[in-house]
Amino acid sequence: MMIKRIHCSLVTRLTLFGLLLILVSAVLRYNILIGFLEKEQAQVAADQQSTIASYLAQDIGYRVQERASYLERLASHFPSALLGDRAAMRSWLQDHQQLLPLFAQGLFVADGNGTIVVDYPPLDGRRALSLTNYPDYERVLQGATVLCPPLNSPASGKPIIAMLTPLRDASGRIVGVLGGSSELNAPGFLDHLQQARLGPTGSFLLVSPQQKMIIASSDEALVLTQLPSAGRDELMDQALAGYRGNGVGIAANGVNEIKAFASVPGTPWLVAVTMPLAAALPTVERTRALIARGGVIQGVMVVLLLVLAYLWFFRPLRRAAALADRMTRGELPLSPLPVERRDEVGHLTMAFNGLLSRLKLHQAELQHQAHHDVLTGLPNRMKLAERMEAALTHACRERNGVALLFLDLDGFKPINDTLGHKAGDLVLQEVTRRLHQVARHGDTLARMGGDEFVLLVTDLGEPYEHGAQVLAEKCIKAVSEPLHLAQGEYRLGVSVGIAVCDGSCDADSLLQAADKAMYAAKGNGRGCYVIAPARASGTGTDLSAPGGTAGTTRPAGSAHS
Ligand SMILES: Nc1nc2c(ncn2[C@@H]2O[C@H](COP(=O)(O)OP(=O)(O)OP(=O)(O)O)[C@@H](O)[C@H]2O)c(=O)[nH]1
Repeated sequence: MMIKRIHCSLVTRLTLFGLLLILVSAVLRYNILIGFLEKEQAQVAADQQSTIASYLAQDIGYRVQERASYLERLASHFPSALLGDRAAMRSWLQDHQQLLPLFAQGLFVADGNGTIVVDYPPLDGRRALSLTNYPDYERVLQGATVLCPPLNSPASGKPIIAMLTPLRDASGRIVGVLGGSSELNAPGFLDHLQQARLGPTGSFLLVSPQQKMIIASSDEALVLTQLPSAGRDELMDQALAGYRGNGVGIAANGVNEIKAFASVPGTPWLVAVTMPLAAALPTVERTRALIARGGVIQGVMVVLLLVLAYLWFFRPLRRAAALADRMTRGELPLSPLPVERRDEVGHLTMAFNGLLSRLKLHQAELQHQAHHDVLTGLPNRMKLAERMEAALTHACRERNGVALLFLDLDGFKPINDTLGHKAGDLVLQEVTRRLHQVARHGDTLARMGGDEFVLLVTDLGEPYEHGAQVLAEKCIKAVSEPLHLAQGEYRLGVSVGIAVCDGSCDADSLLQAADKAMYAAKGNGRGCYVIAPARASGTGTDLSAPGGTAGTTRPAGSAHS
């Protein structure tokens, strides 16, 4: 019962409705706001990454260019006379290396055949190496300064990069090669790239598009490794094909990343700055949590507010319902419900009260119809029974008498049959009016059905028969007065049976006695009254006992029309 009540309750429905509203609005807000924030923040992060990539590329370009220029300047100052003298060349290299150690692994000189003949600082395995294996060696012989592809040093085994520039004699003929090599992570070269961090998960890559190789990276493990094969990292593929800028794409490891690319000036390289999308959007994550938290708080608030609103707004309704329940159970009499406020609930209560008053009116009408005759409006047999009980009780208490006059019209049927039922009805109403005039205040005139009436007379003094006789005579006289109907003048009579009692008889016996006496009056020639022979003196006295053919019989004026 309780569960059903909660299930059907307005507050349950309102609460569920409120929660649904919050849920829908939270989902909408979540999608719209998060979508917007993701887009905006990703763009901001991508732009920032582009700036960083561009700065790094410029910086790396500058460092490479600085070394290339230095190497070219050295080459231009190299005394060609030293070429045959290895000790002098080493001394020359030492002086310049110590003066400006831009190449961390030192400087070296190769002869016209491309074989390294001297280096400083001396490195095991470097001398006697042939440069002719380098892909761009031919370009050096044509006069270009070349940035060699990075490789693991055959001498030290560390990732290095070398630069080569031609050495010329006084006539400008290329007679050798001056080179410098540096470890990639040497201080002042690309060490800053390897040490830099972009958040806990971001990374920097220096990429050689030709070799599809990572030259340097903030993740040391990636240095000199190959890029993922084509098709596994769409953005990187685009960058290798020449795209510079930024974007969001799925990396080879399946993570959605923001990537920004910038070309390193003076080199074929490019710098890539990458960061997982989720890590780049901390505000979005916080906003997600905020919306979820806000939704929960809103939900709790709405439930509380709805419960409070229910308690406050519907309190009069609950009171009214409780009162109506008690009225229905019969614990309270039917009465208007209190109207506490002029709101919708008040309106509903007023409407209920209006309905209630109409119901009571209708009930009263039904009650009246159940106890009264429709044609004459007189009390019917049922109502007479009630009045008789009351009259007998009253007579008992007041020690006075009650008389019952049973009246049956004489000659009504011919009028009814000849003039019609409608005229008969008018006659019955006229007879009612006349008998009413005869009856005293407090007496009850009832219609028993057909042309039978009963007059219940109370508060009779001794001898009771006397008062009843007087009334019977008045009734006979009143009924016998001419009836002026549309069809002409007619006359009726009435036969009256009288039964009296001191209040100790029962109502049925009194009625039966009067009825019997009325038949006696009919037998006596109609238009007269007969008093029932026995007079009640105790409960259950049979007033219609044998021997009562006729008590007192008196013709009362003309009885026939
Ligand atoms: N118009 C009309 N007639 C009714 C009504 N109720 C009964 N009657 C008629 O009243 C008549 C009563 O018949 P009786 O009592 O024999 O009439 P009567 O001519 O007075 O005869 P006695 O009583 O023997 O003197 C019948 O014809 C019924 O049809 C009514 O409500 N309206």
